[in-house]
Amino acid sequence: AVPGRLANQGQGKRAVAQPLAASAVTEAAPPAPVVAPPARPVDTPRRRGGRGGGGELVAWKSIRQERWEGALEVDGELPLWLDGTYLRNGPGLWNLGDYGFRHLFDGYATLVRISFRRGRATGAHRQIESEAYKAARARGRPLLREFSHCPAPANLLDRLGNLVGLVTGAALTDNPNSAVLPLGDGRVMCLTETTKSSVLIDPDTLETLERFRYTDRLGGMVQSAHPIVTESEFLTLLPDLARPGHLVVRMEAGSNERKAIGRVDCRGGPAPGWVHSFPITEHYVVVPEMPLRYCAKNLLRAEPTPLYKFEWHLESGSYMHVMCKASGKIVASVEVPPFVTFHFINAYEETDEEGRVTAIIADCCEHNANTAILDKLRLHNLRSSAGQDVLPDARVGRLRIPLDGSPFGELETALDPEEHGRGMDMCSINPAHVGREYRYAYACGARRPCNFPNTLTKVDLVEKTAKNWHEEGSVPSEPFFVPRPGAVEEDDGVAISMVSAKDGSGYALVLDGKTFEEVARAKFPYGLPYGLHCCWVPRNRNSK
Ligand SMILES: CC1=C(/C=C/C(C)=C/C=C/C(C)=C/C=C/C=C(C)/C=C/C=O)C(C)(C)CCC1
Ligand SMILES: [Fe+2]
Repeated sequence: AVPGRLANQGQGKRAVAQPLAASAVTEAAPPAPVVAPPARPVDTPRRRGGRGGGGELVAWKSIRQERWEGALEVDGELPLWLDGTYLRNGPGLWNLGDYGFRHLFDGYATLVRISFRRGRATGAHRQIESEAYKAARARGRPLLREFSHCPAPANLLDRLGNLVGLVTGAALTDNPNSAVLPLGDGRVMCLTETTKSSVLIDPDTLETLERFRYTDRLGGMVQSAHPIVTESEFLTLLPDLARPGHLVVRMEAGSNERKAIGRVDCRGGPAPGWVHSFPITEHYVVVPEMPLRYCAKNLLRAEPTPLYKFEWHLESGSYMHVMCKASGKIVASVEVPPFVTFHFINAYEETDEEGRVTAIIADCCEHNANTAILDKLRLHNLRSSAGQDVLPDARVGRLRIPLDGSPFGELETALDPEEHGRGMDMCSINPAHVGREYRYAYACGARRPCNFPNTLTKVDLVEKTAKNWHEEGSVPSEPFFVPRPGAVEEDDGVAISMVSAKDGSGYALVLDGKTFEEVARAKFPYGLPYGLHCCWVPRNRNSK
């Protein structure tokens, strides 16, 4: 990375890369070449966004420039073994001219990169050039259906067009603002829940390369936002809204062709449960079916409903299904107490003394079977309720799915939620433990009063305790665990989180995986909006 490169700044020679004026984005020329490096990457902190203007935190303000890259100032000592690139994806742009999105999840995808090498750090951000984003920039308003946004039909013809667009998928967004993951073959994918949102990006330049085209005929307009990717495969779920169920699919590393492993028929409700993520174990894929279900009717509406494209069907029951990865056979399908989760933490196989698998344990960030969190994540709420204790409670929910044919599973709280302030979401674990027994999870928790998760927490599921990091007024994003190469202990590594601070600044925080103490922070010269999910690309998988 070239130090201090600034792009799409408009005319100013030393324009500040800060998330303030939404109009700066719409006024910006189409993706400009990266301009010559200024002596200093950006202006001084005097110009930082902070709580200026509407008294809002920088976390909930749109990013201003298309892109920036430069050297980062480091406080503390970055471990010399930390050699690679941290990438974060998320909805960083909610405003276009006079238009403002309503919900956190609507925003256009902004990628953030921090590359670590020999104790130094360089950083960058860049907008993902989805068709939805380009069209919205050209027209000054969104044209496609986002998480909550539904473009209003102007007339009957529009209405008909909308209907056709929904049947064909053309009306749905391709804005890939949720996850970023390195595929087994070295390509890096960003995506959200519409199948057409899968896109390949360059982890060095953050350039949008091309849409990821699935070459199979499996179809499906929606997918899980969190495929499970290993060096050899990519596993995901394709919800079937017409015949309620899920197709469990596998794609080999290096291929663009998904192949069906099997199908799970839903047990209850008029539609499949919303599957934002799902867990796997060594031999099984776990398919959740919660009472919060997709709703085709809501998809067609011109106005958002209280639960957006979803509906709450408590009467339909909640279920967990387990499919054998090798055969596609369903080995368990049990009813469980109602639950609401977006992010599974991990799952593993429980065995008896003879080594026989007796049950599947699946842990998730569970919102006490309450969908209220979705409403709290409306931007107006986030911007207006800072300091109020309105964040709904969440916990580590532990589901136990017996494999002995019994019809019921269990759901319990894995540790006292007071340990993490009754906030729990945006989690990561040591990747070597995915699908296997594990002890530690890193996530965002809460220090009350708060309206959004405002701590980083390391949860010990054996001792049933948590260690918490907090800085008043800061909004940290998902702490992503990076193991130290050669490490033996599960928590030997660091957790990296991007923090949007109260004073409008932004930095990558590196916490020791064991002690959860701060090791270093790499400071951006401007504040960044909140972001969702991250990944780590080690140097040897990187081109430079
Ligand atoms: C646009 C359409 C859809 C899109 C769905 C999307 C973009 C879903 C994204 C969901 C995310 C980012 C969920 C994250 C949850 C995080 C939480 C609860 C964090 C809590 C913190 O405490 C469909 C709905 C797929 C339908 C088609 C149209
Ligand atoms: Fe997610």
